[in-house]
Amino acid sequence: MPSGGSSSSSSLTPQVHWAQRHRELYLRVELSDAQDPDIRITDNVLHFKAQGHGAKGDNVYEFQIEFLEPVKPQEVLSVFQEKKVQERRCLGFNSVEEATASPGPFQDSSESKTNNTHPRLEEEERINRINIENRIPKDPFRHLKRGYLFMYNLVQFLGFSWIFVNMTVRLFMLGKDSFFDTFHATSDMMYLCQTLAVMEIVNALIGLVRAPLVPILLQVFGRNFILFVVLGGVEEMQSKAVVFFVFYIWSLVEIFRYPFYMLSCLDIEWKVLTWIRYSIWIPLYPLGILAEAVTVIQAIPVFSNTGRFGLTLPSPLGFTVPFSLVLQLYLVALFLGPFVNFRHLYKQRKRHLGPKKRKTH
Ligand SMILES: CCCCCCCCCCCCC[C@@H](O)CC(=O)SCCNC(=O)CCNC(=O)[C@H](O)C(C)(C)COP(=O)(O)OP(=O)(O)OC[C@H]1O[C@@H](n2cnc3c(N)ncnc32)[C@H](O)[C@@H]1OP(=O)(O)O
Repeated sequence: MPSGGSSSSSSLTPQVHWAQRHRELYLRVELSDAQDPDIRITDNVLHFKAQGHGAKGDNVYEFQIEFLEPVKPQEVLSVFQEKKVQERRCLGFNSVEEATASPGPFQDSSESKTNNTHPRLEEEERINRINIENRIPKDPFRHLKRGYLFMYNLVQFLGFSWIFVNMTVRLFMLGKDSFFDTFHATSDMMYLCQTLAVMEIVNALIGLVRAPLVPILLQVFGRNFILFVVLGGVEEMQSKAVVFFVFYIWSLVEIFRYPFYMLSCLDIEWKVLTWIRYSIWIPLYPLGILAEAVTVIQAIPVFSNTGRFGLTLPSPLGFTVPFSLVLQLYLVALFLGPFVNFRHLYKQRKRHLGPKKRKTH
């Protein structure tokens, strides 16, 4: 590890950025138009001297850095580069402590010009990435957080897969008859999954995931209103065929969304899955809204007849607000609310599937 640097009185010290990852050291010297830089390693000290344009104009710039760990000069791998940064050229190189790379002097800038630009660009990106990584303080709980998120996503994936497979098998075995007892066959698992889904609000609230709160609130409360109140509240609603479509669409979306999150917890991206996660909502969201709207429309007369969940206001008002009125208002919200989520999912789709922006210096 470098311990610091010094320079002779006649020369200036350039700005030097330092980064380290495992056995690799990266040094970036803020100097443009450097003429014949003299770079040597003697007695475990790196000597740098060059005429160039630095923070104090055209001058001779010089520094030495002593490595705390032994570095054998002949085993120091040098990648000496020129980099255009905002129309100024900077010098950068890396070294490997105790490396087994073949011996060789530092390449000078003219040599590096003849190199294929791709490895150089890659190397620059790597240095930048490491610089950024080194500046961001590491969260000591990140493994715990990821572990929790992974487990949460796994449980949801298994739950929704169970619902989806159960419904598919029953559809093949019973045909259309399976539509009418979907609720009885799968509601326990759906209750469990949708109760757990409340954790998605908590996750966003405590900053465990970088997701805006409003779409999640609409999603979780919207679904849970249908499941726990509209379907769970009156038995008559539970044997409607529309339940099949609502549950099938919900579970179909989730068997792709949760594995996508599981992989993202492991920093793995599977392009096909990313594409499905950010595309499947395009046909399924409108279909899901339609199925939920049909459910609410069918529920209005049922709740009117039973008077269930009617809210009697205290005197002097003293009248009862029928739940069917709440359902009618919900129907309006059901056509407005999804636009927030469409917009959010469309933006996320563009971010994940759109053309990648390259940083230009
Ligand atoms: C308050 C009362 C309101 C009552 C009013 C009711 C109005 C009703 C209107 C709405 C009704 C909704 C009806 C709904 O039931 C319809 C259907 O579901 S139909 C079926 C189709 N549906 C879908 O396709 C939606 C599926 N659901 C979602 O996509 C999410 O729930 C949604 C909130 C819409 C979006 O999710 P999110 O905001 O999390 O976006 P991302 O997935 O892109 O995630 C953002 C970043 O966070 C990371 N993340 C998120 N969650 C996790 C996790 N569990 N584990 C790990 N990482 C997670 C994710 O990776 C993203 O990171 P990055 O951007 O860095 O990639």
